[in-house]
Amino acid sequence: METCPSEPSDSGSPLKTMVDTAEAEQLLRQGLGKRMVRGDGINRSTAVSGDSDMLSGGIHHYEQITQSAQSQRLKRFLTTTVMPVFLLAFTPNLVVIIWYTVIHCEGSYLKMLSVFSHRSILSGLSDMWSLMNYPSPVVIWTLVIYCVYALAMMKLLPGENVTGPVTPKGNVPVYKDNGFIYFVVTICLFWVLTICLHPFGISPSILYDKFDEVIYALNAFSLIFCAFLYIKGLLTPSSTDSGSSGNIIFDYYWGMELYPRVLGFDIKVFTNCRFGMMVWALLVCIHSVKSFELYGFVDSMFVSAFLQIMYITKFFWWESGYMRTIDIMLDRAGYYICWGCLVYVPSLYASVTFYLVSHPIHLGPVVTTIFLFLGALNIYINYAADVQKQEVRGANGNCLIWGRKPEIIRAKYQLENGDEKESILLASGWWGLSRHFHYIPEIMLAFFWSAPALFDNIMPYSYVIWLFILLTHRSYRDDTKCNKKYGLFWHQYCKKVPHKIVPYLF
Ligand SMILES: NC(=O)C1=CN([C@@H]2O[C@H](COP(=O)(O)OP(=O)(O)OC[C@H]3O[C@@H](n4cnc5c(N)ncnc54)[C@H](OP(=O)(O)O)[C@@H]3O)[C@@H](O)[C@H]2O)C=CC1
Ligand SMILES: CC(C)CCC[C@@H](C)[C@H]1CC[C@H]2C3=CC=C4C[C@@H](O)CC[C@]4(C)[C@H]3CC[C@]12C
Repeated sequence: METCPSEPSDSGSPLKTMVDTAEAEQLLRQGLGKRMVRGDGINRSTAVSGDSDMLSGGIHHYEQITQSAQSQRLKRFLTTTVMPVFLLAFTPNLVVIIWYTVIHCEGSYLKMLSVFSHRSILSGLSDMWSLMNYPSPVVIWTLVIYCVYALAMMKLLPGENVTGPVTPKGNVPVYKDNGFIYFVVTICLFWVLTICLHPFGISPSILYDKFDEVIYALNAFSLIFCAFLYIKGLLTPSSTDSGSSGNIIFDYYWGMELYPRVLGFDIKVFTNCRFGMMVWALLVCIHSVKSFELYGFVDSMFVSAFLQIMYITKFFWWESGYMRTIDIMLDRAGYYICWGCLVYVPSLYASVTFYLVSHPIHLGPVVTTIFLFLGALNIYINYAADVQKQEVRGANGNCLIWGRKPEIIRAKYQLENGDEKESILLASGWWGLSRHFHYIPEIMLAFFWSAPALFDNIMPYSYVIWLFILLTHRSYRDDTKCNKKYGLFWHQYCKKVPHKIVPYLF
């Protein structure tokens, strides 16, 4: 699940909040003392009993405050240490579990769980790991060559310079907007190479067969890479949007820098877009090739792959918009985002077509058409909502939303350095239905590319289930973030649009 223990969001590190708790406790003690002294002086002439009432009331109040400070400290400990430790220990195993379920348990989580029936969780997991092969040179070289290619293309491909949103420290990151062209070039190159190498018996489907090695290599690389990012953030941060929380575990998990750059390469553009999203698309193509090699054309694979590629194409088309989302504005470059995009996205996000390779299902033309239509419709709605927000802001509110003048709130907010800024909150169109209406089509579109696997197993719905949890949690996170940022203006928006995701319900 997505976690933001400290909501370091606008203020930066969780340290501030941890210190705040202690400071608040001290201030409250002082404040209480003052009130008691004042109470002494003021009430003496009016009510003698008032003093003792105040004293006992004060002590009671003080106990309550101490208790709440303690529970806050406990909560902070859970979210900044226990949760990260759990995720660091569990998530590398999770991707192995996914692989093991598909390859060794016919895609059944029930069969997979039987591994743990007569032994401890640790020995069950170690059995799964023992089935994984160490990365062979072909896998290592493929990954290295892909990374070098992706980095080179980041520099070489043309693209306008676009700016990200102003960061809490007042920095304005600049990105080269060449994601879409990179996506098109890479997909074309993939198919050209696949066709040209076919006569020599070389197929990209080798990466399906050796996916255990891929996971191994990605896990190992990412863990080291995140350590590198931690040290880099400590010694040579790229911008003032960085800092330590004082808790090394949390810093490793959450990251030190908002947008680190190494040799001029933006790390998040690389991990999230050029690696995570692109490798997801390539894996879908690889799974389709493998399925074709095994059975020829399979309509369920076609529906799932087509919808996923359509969704990823949309992502790259809108990449500069993505650079204005929570992942970029709020989440630092640590294990959560970097391991997530380097390992979790390739393993979980591409898991439906991974499953379909060993479960060829014939849907027939009617079901195929319905799934394709509904999936594409939801991709369109999700995209339309993302773009609507961007357009209103781009046009400074001078545009039409669903044929009408948009309802907007001009929300003022302050940067950490005290500078005042203004932003537009759209309260009509998709953004007038609920505050995150676009999460509904996001979940639905994922459902329609998973449903071709039909309903024999839960496994192909792992991504939909994950998305449901992630987006529900994200709707809270975003509310907290916007509340902190816009204060009363956000309240005004919430009054107009009272529901988080589902209109009239939630
Ligand atoms: N497949 C996946 O794993 C996931 C996919 N997604 C998808 O990514 C896309 C981006 O989602 P997400 O990152 O959650 O961000 P959102 O698109 O929900 O954007 C949130 C930000 O938009 C601004 N905002 C909020 N309300 C309004 C409004 N009414 N008018 C104008 N601006 C507003 C705020 O930023 P500001 O500070 O600029 O005001 C807020 O922080 C979506 O399509 C989502 O479905 C998201 C998460 C996971
Ligand atoms: C530590 C892990 C268990 C959690 C890792 C989570 C991340 C991999 C994901 C968290 C948010 C995800 C994304 C947000 C928005 C996106 C836009 C969408 O159009 C495409 C997908 C994505 C980039 C998506 C990718 C995975 C996350 C970063």
